[in-house]
Amino acid sequence: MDVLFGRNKKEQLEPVQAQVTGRIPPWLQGTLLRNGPGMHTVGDSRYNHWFDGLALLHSFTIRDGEVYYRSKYLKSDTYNANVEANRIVVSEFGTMAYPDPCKNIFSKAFSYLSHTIPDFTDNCLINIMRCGEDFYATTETNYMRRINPQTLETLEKVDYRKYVAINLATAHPHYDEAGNVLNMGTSIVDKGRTKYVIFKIPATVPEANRKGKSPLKHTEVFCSIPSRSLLSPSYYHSFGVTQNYVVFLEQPFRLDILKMATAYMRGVSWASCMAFHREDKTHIHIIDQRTRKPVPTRFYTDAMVVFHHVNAYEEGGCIVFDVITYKDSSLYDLFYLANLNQDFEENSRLTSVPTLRRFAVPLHVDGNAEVGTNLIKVASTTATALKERDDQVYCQPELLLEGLELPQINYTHNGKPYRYVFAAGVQWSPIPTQILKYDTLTKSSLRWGEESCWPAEPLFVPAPGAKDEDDGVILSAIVSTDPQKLPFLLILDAKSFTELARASLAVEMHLDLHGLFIPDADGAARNQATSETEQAPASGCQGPHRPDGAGGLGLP
Ligand SMILES: CC1=C(/C=C/C(C)=C/C=C/C(C)=C/C=O)C(C)(C)CCC1
Ligand SMILES: [Fe+2]
Repeated sequence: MDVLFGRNKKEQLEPVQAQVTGRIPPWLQGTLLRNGPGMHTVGDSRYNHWFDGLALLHSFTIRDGEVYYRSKYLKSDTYNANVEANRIVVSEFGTMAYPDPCKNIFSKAFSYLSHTIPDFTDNCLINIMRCGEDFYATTETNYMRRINPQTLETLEKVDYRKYVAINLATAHPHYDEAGNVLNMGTSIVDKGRTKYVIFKIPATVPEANRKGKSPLKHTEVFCSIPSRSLLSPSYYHSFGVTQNYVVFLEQPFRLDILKMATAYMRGVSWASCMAFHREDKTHIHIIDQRTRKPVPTRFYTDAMVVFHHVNAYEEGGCIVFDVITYKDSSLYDLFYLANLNQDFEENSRLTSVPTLRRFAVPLHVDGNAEVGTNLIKVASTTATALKERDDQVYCQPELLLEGLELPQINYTHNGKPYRYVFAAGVQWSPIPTQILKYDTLTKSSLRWGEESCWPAEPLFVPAPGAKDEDDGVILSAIVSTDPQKLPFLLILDAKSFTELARASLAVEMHLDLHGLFIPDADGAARNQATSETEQAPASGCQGPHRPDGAGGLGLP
């Protein structure tokens, strides 16, 4: 397990060519760009949690049947400050750190008086976001770092707060067909009104306004939802969209703002300021994108924890949405590095199995319907929504499949009816041992797995001119714990789930979290793919979005 979690990974600064076996489809040209934690110790200090690790970007450039790999640490302010001090000096999710070495209670109290909640980290380790022609490494704080998607060089630090009043934001934005970004964040310190904010970042800026301006300057608040509790807003990792609605789950896994305000002084981590309240409900907010207002009916379900929304769509007067659910928040506890050691198998047993569930929410609630009536009339799901007194509707999901995480879909079907879920298969531990394709229609699944192989999130890339939803390939970076087996990029045929090719690399590859595929639409990336170019292009490597999706697909 040391190979997976313990060791700091070495950067691969120069592109290295992989050993390809099998045949990569000739149409598959572009760069798979991914993010995840790669360094968990600095000097003699160590992080407590896997999500604390310093962001290591890596990329697989696929060109004419060959694969080139490189990796680079995100040179965030956090990374630079840690390296300079030769110890951890910036707090992360599971580790509270102090810039000065005197950690006695008086100095902490003094620092506390000077800044209640210290500035959050810019160690953007979770995902990559595309915004117009720019690419950003993202996490869940108010910071992002622009990066050069070809060279993996770190560019400017972006503070969301300059554009929209939020302190936290998800690392799972949605994109519409034009590439506009829709994301959500939480405002915890804006005039005492804790709220969830849905905001839109345009993909492009009108020519007249451009003059080197980032589309971020044109960020627009779409809708704000007041938090049910001013001092303990929900924690959420993603949200869902349909063509006309947004689905937001205000779950009883909450941040305690008072605890956060005293965490620095008490020497405890941000993670310790989050708690699951199993006695509470999960409130389902449906926001109409046309009116920019929440649907007034009060929909709720039992207490649960959701990190990843899979997809959502409208059908027969309902919103159907699929999510990976847990019965509590124990997942985050399993990623403490103290558990991910030799006794990995014992320490990281899932106590709450990640389960794909389908919910259905009625868009029109018949005022005359009797209490207890199931308002769902769609035949395709057994999910129910029971009318209750006082304009409340209790939703009960349909269980689709157990043991999966890191879900992906063919993104052209995002917000629309769809059939296939691609995901990492998890068994006893939260670390995936398989990748799978689940057919929501036949309720059957196909799986890929290999001895001592630990796969990353599978990304779907559609074939040009694809007709079926699963016409394309699956890309997944596989880390191996067998010293005889090199890590590799796996390319599966998405229809049959059989291996088309693998590209093995003699590098130290890390287990990553999320990323995206940047297709070579115009060949711009191809010229730079294998040579170290330090300057970020003013306009990126992404070709224009094509309505058929072929130009801008593979987005997570
Ligand atoms: C630093 C920081 C945070 C970081 C959270 C992170 C880094 C979460 C990562 C989650 C992942 C990787 C989930 C995968 O399913 C919070 C709690 C938002 C709040 C305050 C500061
Ligand atoms: Fe995620």
